[in-house]
Order: sequence, then structure tokens, then C-alpha cells
Amino acid sequence: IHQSCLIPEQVIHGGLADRSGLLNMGDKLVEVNWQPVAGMDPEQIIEILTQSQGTIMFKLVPMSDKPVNTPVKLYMRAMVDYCPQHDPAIPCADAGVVFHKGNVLEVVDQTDALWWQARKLPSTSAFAGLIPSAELLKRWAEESVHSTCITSRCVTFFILNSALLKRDQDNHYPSSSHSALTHPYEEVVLYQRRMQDKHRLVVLVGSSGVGVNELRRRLIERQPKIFQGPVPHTTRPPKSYEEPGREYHFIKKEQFENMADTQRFLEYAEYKGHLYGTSFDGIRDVLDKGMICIVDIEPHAIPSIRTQEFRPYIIFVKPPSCARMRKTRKNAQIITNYFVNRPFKEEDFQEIEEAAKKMEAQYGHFFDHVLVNDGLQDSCEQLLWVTRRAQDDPQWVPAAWLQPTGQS
Ligand SMILES: Nc1ncnc2c1ncn2[C@@H]1O[C@H](COP(=O)(O)OP(=O)(O)OP(=O)(O)O)[C@@H](O)[C@H]1O
Repeated sequence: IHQSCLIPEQVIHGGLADRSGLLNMGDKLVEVNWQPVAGMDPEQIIEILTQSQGTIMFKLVPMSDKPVNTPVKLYMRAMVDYCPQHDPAIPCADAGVVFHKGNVLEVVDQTDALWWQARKLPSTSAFAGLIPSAELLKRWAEESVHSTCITSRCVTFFILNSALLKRDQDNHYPSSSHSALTHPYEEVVLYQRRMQDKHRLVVLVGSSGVGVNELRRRLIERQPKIFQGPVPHTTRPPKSYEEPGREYHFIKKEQFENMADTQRFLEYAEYKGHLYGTSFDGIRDVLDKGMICIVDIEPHAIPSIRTQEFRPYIIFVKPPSCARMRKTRKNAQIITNYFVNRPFKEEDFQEIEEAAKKMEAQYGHFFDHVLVNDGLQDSCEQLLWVTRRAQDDPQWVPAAWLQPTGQS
């Protein structure tokens, strides 16, 4: 309710007032149970309402120009977490919707500049609730960049991300936290791949040692006619049993550097004095054959592959608890920074868990699926099922990916 003239600013979609069709935004409330309320505070009116029993009568002066009802139905993926119970700014915390990054929200009303109405999907409820508008979230994000004081949990998230933004700007690489700050919601649509469409790129990310490479290798080994990884490029000379274009594309250093300068690599790195890289063309080669391309990448490369062309389905490989890792990795070997294999140690499990937590906090809004790599057999089955579903079932994807001439 707008304080000075007692005009409802929001009528909750699916709520009693909305379903009655008798109360509209902009109507003036003049009496409650025959008691004049003009000039009263909203709290005083709430007091009258809580003390009333049975039927409650409202006398309203309808607004002269009834709003033309043009219902919007937009779907938005939340790129941030939000908790109305910790938000001192929300007009009514009980009417707020709790959401986490990655949740899809059906936005039913954007009339108010600050507070939208939405349902969190999947939802069976007719009721919508309040969520902060994109503008409001951006404003909070900007304020928190300059703020040193944490006043509520709802704002804490932004302070955390602002720190990341600062660090990423210093590092000059594309930042996911940057996109969450400037685009707290991403419009999404349901995408059903047609038979003639290329497969979606399957992307695995996870903390080092969690088993990303092992899972990718096993998937390809299991169904080599369906899954393939891109053939990487390298500047090292071929070994006797290697064939150019099969294990690697063997190229000269200048050629490699030229490809790197012209952004033709999704990722590249140096190892023992030689350069290795995964090219975008390598991914295209697999997809053009009608196969499913599966890559494992560092999470900071996600923004550069998240394009209309590749429509990636991003799977986060998450570690189970340290106790479970201790059991399942009893006989496994970890490849250390020095590229030697040795049994897992207790510190490895803790490092894997810590790194996974950070990755999820920073990039979680990009994940389409979270796969807990507990038992290897089960994880492989799950991965197979998830990658099939990613290709065959309708999925929420950024609306920009389906625009005919749109950019990703
Ligand atoms: N679920 C699992 N149960 C038991 N062992 C596993 C499981 N997943 C992976 N491993 C083993 O853990 C070790 C590390 O796995 P992998 O090499 O795939 O790690 P990674 O995530 O690719 O990390 P990096 O990028 O550092 O190589 C391997 O020896 C692998 O066989």
C-alpha cells in the first residue's frame, strides 16, 4: 500500500484480491468495515484487519482509467541468490519468493519498477510472490561495490561477488560474477532440439582431481560412435604411434601462437615446454559429424563457450563428502601438479571440496546439472542419462540463443 493516499501498489497474482477481480492497482481505499481510513498509516489498517472477524468490507474509489490487462509471462533464470526473510527492503517478507542461482522464475508482473511478481518453477501454486526487479538488484550490487558494511544477509552475496568482480577485472579475463552483477536475471525459453539441429555441446567442469577427465574418458569409451572429444592442437612432435589429426593436430609454434592471438582456442596451456590447446574448430568438427562433443574445461572458459552456436549443457562434477571420497578413492591415484601419480591424501580431499565450493559459488548460475561423483559406476550411468536428456528433452536455455539473427 502506498502510504499517503492508501492506494494498493501491488495485487498479488493468484491471490484472493486478484481472483475476486474487485481490487486493482491504483484504486483508493477509503473505508474498512465502515471505518474511514483516509490518512491512516498502512500499519493502522493492518491492525484493523487483524482484529476483524468474518467478512471484511472495503470501500474503494476505483481508479478512473483501469489498467489494460496485458499479462506478461517471462521466464528468467536467477543468476543470484535471494532471501526475502533477510531483506529489510521488501514491502512484505511473507509475500517474497526465496530463490537460488540457477532457479527458473516465471515472472508474471513487471509493472512495478522495484518489485516484480513471480513463481519459482516448478510450481503448482496459483500464487505469485514478490522478487526484486533487475534494476533493484543492480542498484544493490552497485551500492555494495562501494560498501564496506554488511547490513543483511540478502546483501552479503553482492559484497562477496563485488570482491570477485574486482579481482577478475584486475586479471582481465571474462568474469561470471561480472555478468551476475550486471545481469542478475537471464531471460530463458524452453528449447527442444529438433532432429536436424546439431547436438548441444556437453561441458564438464569440476575441481582438479574430482574425476572430470575420468568420466569424460569412460563416456567416450562406452559409446565411441556417439560421443567424441575435440582433437587438441599441440606444438610437440608426434610419437611413433600417433597419427596427425587423430590424437593431436601437430602444428608449429608460430601457427599455434597465431591461433591463440586470433581467439581460435577455447583453452590452451603450456606443459613441459610445449603448447596444447582445444580449438573451437575442433569442437565444430565433432558436431558436424552428427556426434555429441564432450569437453572438460576450466570454469573461467564457460562464458566464451556459452554461445548460440554451441548451446552448451554444463555439468558440474561435484565431490561427495570427504568421508565418501576416502572410501571410493581408496585405490585411486591422483595426478599432482608435478605430473606424478600417487595415492590420494587427506589434504587432497579437503582441497577438492574447498575448490568445488568456490567454483559453485562463483559459477553455479551457469550449471545445468550437478553430478555428485561418488561411486564411479553410478556416476557414469548418471552422466550417460543426463547427456541424453540434454539432447532429447526440452531444456531452459538463454532466450538469446533462439533469436534468428540474435547474438549469443
Ligand atoms: N568416482 C570415483 N571413484 C574412484 N576414483 C575416481 C572416481 N572418479 C575419479 N576417480 C579417480 O581419481 C583420479 C583423478 O581423476 P581425474 O584424473 O579424472 O581428475 P580430474 O578431475 O580430471 O582432475 P585433473 O584435471 O587435475 O586431472 C583418477 O585416478 C580417477 O580414476
